[in-house]
Amino acid sequence: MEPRSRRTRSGGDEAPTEEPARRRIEVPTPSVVRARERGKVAAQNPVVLRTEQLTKVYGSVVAANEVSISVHAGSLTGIVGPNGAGKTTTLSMISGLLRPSSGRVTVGNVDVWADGPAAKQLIGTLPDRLRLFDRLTGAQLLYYSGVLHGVAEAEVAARSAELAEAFGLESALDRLVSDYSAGMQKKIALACSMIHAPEVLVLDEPFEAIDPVSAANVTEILEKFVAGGGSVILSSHSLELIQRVCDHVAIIASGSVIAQGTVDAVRDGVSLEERFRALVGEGESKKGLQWLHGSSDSE
Ligand SMILES: Nc1ncnc2c1ncn2[C@@H]1O[C@H](COP(=O)(O)OP(=O)(O)OP(=O)(O)O)[C@@H](O)[C@H]1O
Repeated sequence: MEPRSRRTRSGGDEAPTEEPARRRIEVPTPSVVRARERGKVAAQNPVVLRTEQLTKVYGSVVAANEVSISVHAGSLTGIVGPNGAGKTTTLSMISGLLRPSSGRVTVGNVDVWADGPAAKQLIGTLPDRLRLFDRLTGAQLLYYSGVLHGVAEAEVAARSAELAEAFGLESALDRLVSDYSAGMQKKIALACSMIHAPEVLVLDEPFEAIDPVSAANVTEILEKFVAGGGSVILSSHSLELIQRVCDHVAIIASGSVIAQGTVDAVRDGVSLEERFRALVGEGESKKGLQWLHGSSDSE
């Protein structure tokens, strides 16, 4: 198509001067801007998920120590902490997979540990260390995830197709899940966690093993979910991702919550990573490993 030329003032006898067509560039709103706006709104919403003094003790190890976290409706809340801090333990107790030593978890008015079946209708879970029924195809896994949550078969079929498209798994649905890559397994598990349209998603490391394009997709799916009134609590080791995508955050160290609130309140004018390092400790520079640092035994 010819580029559009501007008509001359003198009536058009002069040769028109060529000018490149002006295109309107759509600048998408970055996730971080949406997250900050959402944080202000969600903070005013009622709390849908609440843990009260949630504790898990393994012998002499206190894996979670009186963890009290609130997740507001419409919030994407991140949970961060060093290795072994108690993130998986906490998320597993929230989703009804690991019985607490003491404390309470409620979703809406449902006590997760007093009424498991009702809670599981409200919660969608992506557990740590995916243990999928991987001798099923992706389509079968979605089917059973849906019907076992009481979704009608026709609805499961429709939702499966939409989820497969959203996660880019359409061409893989008829293959065994055991043959999926790590990222594909994560995506089918995420899709399964959503098929019964839960109110709250509890996701342990949902972005782990997922490529950058798929991560952007997953972010978009989660943002749409919370925009529709759902709530998400997710763990990640990427503080940059949590700062960019989440509106609220809880920092856990040695089993205890040491900071929580909106991302802006917690980071308090510095990056979340700087705040995290200040709270959790930079870690003293370690001595040792001299043998690894280039000194030759023969010297
Ligand atoms: N089944 C278990 N038996 C004994 N100790 C356990 C068990 N599961 C977890 N722990 C301990 O509880 C603590 C918290 O573990 P958890 O897996 O919750 O940490 P995390 O924050 O998820 O760590 P990571 O970031 O490495 O995944 C750790 O000290 C861990 O060794």
